[in-house]
Amino acid sequence: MTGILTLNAGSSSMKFGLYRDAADPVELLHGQIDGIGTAARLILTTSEGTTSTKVAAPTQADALTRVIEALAGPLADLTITGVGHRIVHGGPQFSAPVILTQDVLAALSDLRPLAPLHQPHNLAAVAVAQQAFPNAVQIGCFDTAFHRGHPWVNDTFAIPRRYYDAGIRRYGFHGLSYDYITGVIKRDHPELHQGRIIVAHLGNGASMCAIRAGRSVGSTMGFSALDGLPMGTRCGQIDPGVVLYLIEQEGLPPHEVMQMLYEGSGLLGLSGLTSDMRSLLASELPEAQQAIDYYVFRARREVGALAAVLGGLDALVFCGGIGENAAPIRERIGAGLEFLGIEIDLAQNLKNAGDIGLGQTRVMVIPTDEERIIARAVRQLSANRP
Ligand SMILES: Nc1ncnc2c1ncn2[C@@H]1O[C@H](COP(=O)(O)OP(=O)(O)O)[C@@H](O)[C@H]1O
Ligand SMILES: CC(=O)OP(=O)(O)O
Ligand SMILES: [Mg+2]
Repeated sequence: MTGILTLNAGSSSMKFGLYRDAADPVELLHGQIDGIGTAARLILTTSEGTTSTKVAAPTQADALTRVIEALAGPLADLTITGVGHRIVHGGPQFSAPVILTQDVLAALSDLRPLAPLHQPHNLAAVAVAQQAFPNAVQIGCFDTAFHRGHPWVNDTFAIPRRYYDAGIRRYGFHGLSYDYITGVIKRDHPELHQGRIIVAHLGNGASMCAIRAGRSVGSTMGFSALDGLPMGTRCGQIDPGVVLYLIEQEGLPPHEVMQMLYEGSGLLGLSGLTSDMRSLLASELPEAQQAIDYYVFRARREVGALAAVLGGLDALVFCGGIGENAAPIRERIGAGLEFLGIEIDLAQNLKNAGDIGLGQTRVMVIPTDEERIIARAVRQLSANRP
């Protein structure tokens, strides 16, 4: 039997899926290693249930080795013909999945400074997978691709034009997730597919996307995965004057500013406690509550902004670890959005699934599945290979 492996290497997690090769790949198992570098755990879900075990994974490369070890049993009956990778940044050049040749990998390596928490890990996973599966085709799927058709006004910054031509643009991310959610809406809610939808992907990284008739017309994330909503450790929208001030007046070296904005800000920076929404919700400390207040405030503000981009709203969809599991956060975001026809059904909201709205605008929770989009792309590209 032939199979497809998908790898989604994040800043502190490595998600993976194993599929039987078929016109629509059939999932055999999925899992993740989270807490890489701190307290790594392997969570594996098969048809027999879910297991969670502590593993030694100080680095992403170790995590991938642990994944391959964990797959030894299932891989005994399976020949991997394609490995699909989530690559966070595709720059202006890549707007569809590609076979990862040496030239493509070199171009993607140049984009590392644009996504320092992700791109290096994504590319390291490709190198390990090439060694482990030398006969498989390696395919890259880009978080930025879904947004490449953005209208120009949503693609540019108001800085001198030459920078746009040099690739300094508002790319947008989480595109694999938005692609998946758009597909679910088309399949399960066809009446909404032509409509105006905001998808809120609220995970450790977080963004929102304005979608009209199945296409991205705006996103809260921009050039890097820093912009827009506050995240676990990233700042979200910030006045660029703050960055200049820190460098010019406070004398902070740029790499320290970078580390602060990517790894020491967001929920962690505001609370001083943790980047983990579960822990913040469980905490009674005022700093934890204030971090949540800011998170909710910015999320509501971005829904308002994207609704204006769309000229109204037919549905708001929540996904990602927080979007799918944190009922109090959805309730609080919705509570300020009655003017957009949003009313959260408190009882339905606690179920973390399906329709959770009572108002004129649909509100839904849809679990996302970036891995499935990757597996489909691998299947399609492999099928079209000469
Ligand atoms: N039951 C829950 N309640 C609140 N937050 C949750 C829950 N489950 C997961 N989360 C939050 O989801 C976030 C991680 O989201 P996830 O999409 O898995 O991250 P990543 O971007 O790394 O893929 C963390 O902040 C975590 O606390
Ligand atoms: C782009 C991004 O923020 O990804 P993640 O949510 O995996 O951190
Ligand atoms: Mg994510």
